[in-house]
Amino acid sequence: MEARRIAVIGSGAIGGVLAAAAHDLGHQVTLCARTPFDRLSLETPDGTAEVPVPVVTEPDAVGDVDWVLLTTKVPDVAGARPWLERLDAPGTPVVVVQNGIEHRESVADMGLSAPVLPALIYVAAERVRPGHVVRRSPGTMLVEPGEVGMRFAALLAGSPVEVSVAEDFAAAAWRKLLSNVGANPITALTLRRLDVFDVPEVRDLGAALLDEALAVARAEGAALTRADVDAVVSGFTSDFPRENGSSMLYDRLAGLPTEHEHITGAVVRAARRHGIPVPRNETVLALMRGLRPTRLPASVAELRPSCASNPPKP
Ligand SMILES: NC(=O)C1=CN([C@@H]2O[C@H](COP(=O)(O)OP(=O)(O)OC[C@H]3O[C@@H](n4cnc5c(N)ncnc54)[C@H](OP(=O)(O)O)[C@@H]3O)[C@@H](O)[C@H]2O)C=CC1
Ligand SMILES: CC(C)(CO)C(=O)C(=O)O
Repeated sequence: MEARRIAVIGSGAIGGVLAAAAHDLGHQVTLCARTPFDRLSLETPDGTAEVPVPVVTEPDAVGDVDWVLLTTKVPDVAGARPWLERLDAPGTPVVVVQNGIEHRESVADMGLSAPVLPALIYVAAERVRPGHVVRRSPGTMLVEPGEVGMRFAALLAGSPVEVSVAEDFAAAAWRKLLSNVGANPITALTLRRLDVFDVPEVRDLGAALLDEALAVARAEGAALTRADVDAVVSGFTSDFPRENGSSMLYDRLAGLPTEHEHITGAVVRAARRHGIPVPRNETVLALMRGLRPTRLPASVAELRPSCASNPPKP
C-alpha cells in the first residue's frame, strides 16, 4: 500500500505498538507525546527494536497527516484537544483506539470536521517507561463497519496488528468491556497479573462481575449471551501470557489515574438507567474510587517482568 502520513497521539502501550506497526509497513509516522523521550523502543518476544519515528511534544511541530490515531487513556482525551485541533481536517480520519463504549462521546465536544472511527484493540502491551513499550502478543483490532474502517484495515494490513471490521460494533465493544470489567479492576486492586485468575475465588468473582455486566449489555441492546461471558472468563488465563496485566494495573503501578469510570463506571451508570442491580460492580467501583494515584514502591514495581522471558502463547 502507498505510504501514508500518520500521527499517533499518545506514546504509551497502544500508541507505541501502533506506531511501530505502521512504521514497519513503510508509513510516515509521527508520535505526539506528552512526556518527551528521544526514541521509541519496542520489546517483543523476538527482541527489542528501535523504532526511528519522530517524537514531538508540541502540536505546531507536526505537519498535515492522512490519519490520526488517538491512543490516550479516556480521561486524557480533553488534554489531547490541542493535537486534535491542529490535525483536524475533513479528509483525515481520527481513529479512537480505546477501551470502553464511549469512543464517539469522548471526542464529541471537540467540533472535529474529521470522520471519527471507533476502534477496539486486543493486545498484551505495557509501557514500562517513557518511550519503552513491551508487546507480549500480536494484536487484533475491530473497527466500525464502513468505508473508513475498511481503509484503516488496509492501512495496517500485513502488520502484527490485524484489523477487521465488526459488523455489530456495539456488541463488540460490550464484549470487550466484559473482559475489562473483570480483568482490569481485579489486577489493579490485587496488584497482580492475569495469573491472579488461577485463584478459584478470584475467577468466580470475575465471572460474577461479567454476569452483571452481561445483563446490562443486553438491556442496552448488545446481542451477547452467557457464552460470551464463559469465553471471556476462560480467556483470562488463555488468551494472553499470564505475565500480562492490564492497562489499569499499569496505571496503578505508575501512579497514574485509572479508567475505572469508563469501564466499571460505564456499566454501573447504564445499570442504573435500566434498574438492573450490579452490587459487585458497585463495590469494585467504590474501591477503585478509593485508590490514591501514587507511584508504588520499587518492591511492587518489580512485578514488571521483561518480555524476553515470556514467550508468546502459540
Ligand atoms: N495496554 C494495553 O494492553 C491495552 C490498552 N487498551 C486501551 O487503549 C487505550 C490506551 O491505553 P495504553 O496505551 O495502555 O495507555 P498508556 O498509559 O500506556 O498510554 C497513554 C499515552 O497517552 C499519553 N497522553 C496522555 N495525555 C496526552 C496528551 N495530552 N498529549 C499527548 N499524549 C498524551 C500518555 O502520556 P505520558 O507518557 O505522559 O503518560 C501516554 O503515553 C486505553 O483506553 C486502554 O484502556 C486496550 C487494550 C489493551
Ligand atoms: C485486558 C486487555 C489486556 C485486553 O486487551 C486490555 O484491554 C487492557 O489491558 O486494558
